[in-house]
Amino acid sequence: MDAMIETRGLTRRFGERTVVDDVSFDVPDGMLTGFVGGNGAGKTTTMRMIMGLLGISAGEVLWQGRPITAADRRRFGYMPEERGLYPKQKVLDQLVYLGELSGLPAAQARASASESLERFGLADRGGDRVEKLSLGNQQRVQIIAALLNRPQALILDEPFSGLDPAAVDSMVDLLREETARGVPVLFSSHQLDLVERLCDRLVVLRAGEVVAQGSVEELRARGPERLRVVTDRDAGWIRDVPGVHVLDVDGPEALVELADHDLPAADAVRRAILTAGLDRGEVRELATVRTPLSEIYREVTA
Ligand SMILES: Nc1ncnc2c1ncn2[C@@H]1O[C@H](COP(=O)(O)OP(=O)(O)OP(=O)(O)O)[C@@H](O)[C@H]1O
Repeated sequence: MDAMIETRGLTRRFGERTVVDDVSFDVPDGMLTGFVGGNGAGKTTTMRMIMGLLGISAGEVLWQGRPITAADRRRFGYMPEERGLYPKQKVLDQLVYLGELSGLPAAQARASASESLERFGLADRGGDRVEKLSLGNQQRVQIIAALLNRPQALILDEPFSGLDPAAVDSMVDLLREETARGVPVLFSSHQLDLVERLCDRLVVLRAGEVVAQGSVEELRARGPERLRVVTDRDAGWIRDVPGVHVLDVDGPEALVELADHDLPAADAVRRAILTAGLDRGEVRELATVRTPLSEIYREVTA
């Protein structure tokens, strides 16, 4: 796995406060990496340091294994948290201007912007002032701006916030196209269901520190295994099976966690549940349940 963007010991202090503290993670080539953490965890600060918009107190950012340069960053697409569009300027003019800032010749910027507007269903809005667009459409314009120069990496701060489901889907398609052509993408989000559905990897920040990183599956595997048990009568007996932590019993159904997720201990507990259940009647279901990301998140940030 090529790690295209790497942060190594990245640290940012504001006066006495350290808001990003020794943060090291990878954003690999061709992958969507989700960046999650509560309000004030330090996501925006980290992204701004990656983009060179904020000074680094300690640590470094690497691009393809060497310290990143200003020229590298010019070929990155960035969507800032504060959406930096000019309300009074016309949409297409604005995109051409931003395209030129990122190094494109005007004609090419215009062609690329028109094509993207078309794709996002905004072809007829190019002549409108930005302020006339809904917030979701302004956000589409912002992502178009970040993609104009065929960036070699994407750093997106909350690209999904405020988008309706259809716009989320277009954004998802777009990001997948970018990763398919090998671009590393880092995006922050508070929408964990979306992050779970979308990202290949995840970096979890809490109070300025990385508390977990890896695929959702890897994070899930670090926690206890969950089982759903369905019997033909009250499942309260499951409380007495050693090695089982009961989350919920509702009549014949139970949701439990295995205290020990290492094989063969977990296998033994699963067998014990089955045996105890069959001793009392039928066992209609005994299945592993995928722990939702929201709960994994709660555990790692607790
Ligand atoms: N210029 C600044 N001066 C002082 N403190 C700052 C500055 N910028 C950010 N901070 C502080 O750094 C911390 C991290 O903020 P940051 O915006 O990076 O968090 P975040 O994870 O992006 O949060 P959110 O999800 O709310 O956007 C916050 O406590 C914030 O108040």
